Amino acid sequence: MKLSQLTQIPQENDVEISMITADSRQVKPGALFAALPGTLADGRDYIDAALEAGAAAIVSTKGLPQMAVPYIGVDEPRLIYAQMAARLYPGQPEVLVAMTGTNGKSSTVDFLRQIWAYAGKEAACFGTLGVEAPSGYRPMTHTTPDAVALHKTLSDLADEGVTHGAMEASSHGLDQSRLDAVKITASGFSNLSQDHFDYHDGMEDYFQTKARLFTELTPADAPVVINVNDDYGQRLAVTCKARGQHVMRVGWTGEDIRIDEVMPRAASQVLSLVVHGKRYTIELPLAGEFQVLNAVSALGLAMVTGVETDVAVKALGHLRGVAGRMERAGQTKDGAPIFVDFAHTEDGLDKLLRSVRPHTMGRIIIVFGCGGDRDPDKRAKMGAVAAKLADVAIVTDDNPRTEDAASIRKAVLKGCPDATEIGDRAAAIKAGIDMLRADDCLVIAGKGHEQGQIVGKTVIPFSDVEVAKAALKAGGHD
Ligand SMILES: CC(=O)N[C@H]1[C@@H](OP(=O)(O)OP(=O)(O)OC[C@H]2O[C@@H](n3ccc(=O)[nH]c3=O)[C@H](O)[C@@H]2O)O[C@H](CO)[C@@H](O)[C@@H]1O[C@H](C)C(=O)N[C@@H](C)C(=O)N[C@H](CCC(=O)O)C(=O)O
Ligand SMILES: Nc1ncnc2c1ncn2[C@@H]1O[C@H](COP(=O)(O)OP(=O)(O)OP(=O)(O)O)[C@@H](O)[C@H]1O
Ligand SMILES: N[C@H](CCC[C@H](N)C(=O)O)C(=O)O
Ligand SMILES: [Mg+2]
Repeated sequence: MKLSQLTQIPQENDVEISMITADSRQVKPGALFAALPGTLADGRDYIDAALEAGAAAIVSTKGLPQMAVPYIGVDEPRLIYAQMAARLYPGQPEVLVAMTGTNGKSSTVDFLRQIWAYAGKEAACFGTLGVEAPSGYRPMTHTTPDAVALHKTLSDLADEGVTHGAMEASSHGLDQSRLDAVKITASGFSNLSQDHFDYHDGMEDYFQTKARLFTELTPADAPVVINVNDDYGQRLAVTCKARGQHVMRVGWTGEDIRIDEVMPRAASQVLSLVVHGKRYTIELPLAGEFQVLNAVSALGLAMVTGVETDVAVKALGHLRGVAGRMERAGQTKDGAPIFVDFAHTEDGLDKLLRSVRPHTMGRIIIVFGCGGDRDPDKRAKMGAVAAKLADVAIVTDDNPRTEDAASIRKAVLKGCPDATEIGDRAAAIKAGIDMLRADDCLVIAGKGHEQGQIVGKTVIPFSDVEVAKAALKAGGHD
């Protein structure tokens, strides 16, 4: 594609562009290199490297010196980068839903994909867990990938015949304009609580970044589905209404989809829902209150994208759990279950432990830690939640990355001084299993579906589910 076509800016020296990238290390001859100032590095420092690798054009901030190849300086290089990606890969599923919030995005997009599929649509979802499509599964690097990877994914899905797509919109992705050129049919909001304060400047900044999805990226005539049991959700609903949007309110107090009653069974929950005034009773084959909230958000999103209410509610009775979200990894010979979950925030841990309680007659034992190079302020707060809501807490490592693992554990232990400290995650899981008595329950939180422990810059293969299964076997529980 010609540079002028790609940028929609007339060019004196129009050149053919073979690819776009924001990473100088990916540049091939004929590439357009977008030199973006970042959080760790500055892409503008890599312009020479990109030119040496054969870059045919540079897009960046304004005011850089003239170059040997066409240089386009703009106020918002990340925006034009996303727009160029959409021009290079123009296809996308006709119906595209974006889901945001601190917790529940991955679960909700997967549930929505399952409801659409139940209703006979060619459906896919993508985010933290990778891409799940009728053609199969493929991994992805980020919850919301960089604009080029994102539009390539959307275009591939459209080529494969996917008509309904659901994607996660992370706050980093929204802040960095990764999805600014996506055509959104409907958006959803789950909740907002503290996370990523290493990146965002407090709750209000975090909220405004998430709100961009609704106030800037979702068209004013597109429907939005909002969990109104959340204070920020209520604020957002008012803002969207003022924009003239069709707002579907869901949750325990949702005017459109109201959760009236939840009756927990051993591994399922019977829901009584009131949908636009009509009562439905359905058995959700999943445990945990937070799964109910995600299921009703997905129900709302299915309804606003054309699935009949009766069909969408029926689909809830067939939902399969999402990998690493209250996933049952096994049980001891006395029947005490082990759940693996991705709770990695104060609110996530709170919801998780409250979700497990109605299904547990004995003690709840929790094994958890906090990630390195991530919001340090959440560590003691997560510790305090574990101290309050679990009976036994074991603090262990969860992706220390470039930080000292013992210091991270120490910060967590400030919130739960009575907890046991076992740095080695496999040993911590084994210790948790050894403590289990009949009627108890072990919860392993923080890594969910993850397949590695990140120490320094190295990813050591590690799966909570696999480690728990191996420990159960070694302990003679299978
Ligand atoms: C904080 C953050 O989101 N950073 C992402 C962002 O980095 P950045 O733009 O700040 O990049 P940088 O490292 O400062 O470099 C600036 C620019 O120089 C370029 N560069 C750098 C080095 C070089 O040799 N040549 C070169 O061209 C980089 O490609 C980049 O364009 O853009 C990079 C390229 O796309 C991402 O790899 C990087 O993800 C880092 C690794 C990351 O861990 N991100 C996480 C926190 C993230 O985004 N997570 C969210 C979800 C979190 C959740 O699920 O809760 C996500 O959507 O995945
Ligand atoms: N609606 C919810 N409210 C509160 N906590 C939730 C909710 N849904 C999920 N959680 C908790 O958060 C964890 C992560 O859930 P999920 O992966 O669906 O969220 P996410 O928003 O995609 O997270 P990430 O930002 O890491 O991509 C779950 O394992 C669970 O412990
Ligand atoms: N995807 C999120 C959650 C990771 C959860 C936990 N395992 C950690 O490493 O902090 C992040 O990168 O912040
Ligand atoms: Mg996710």
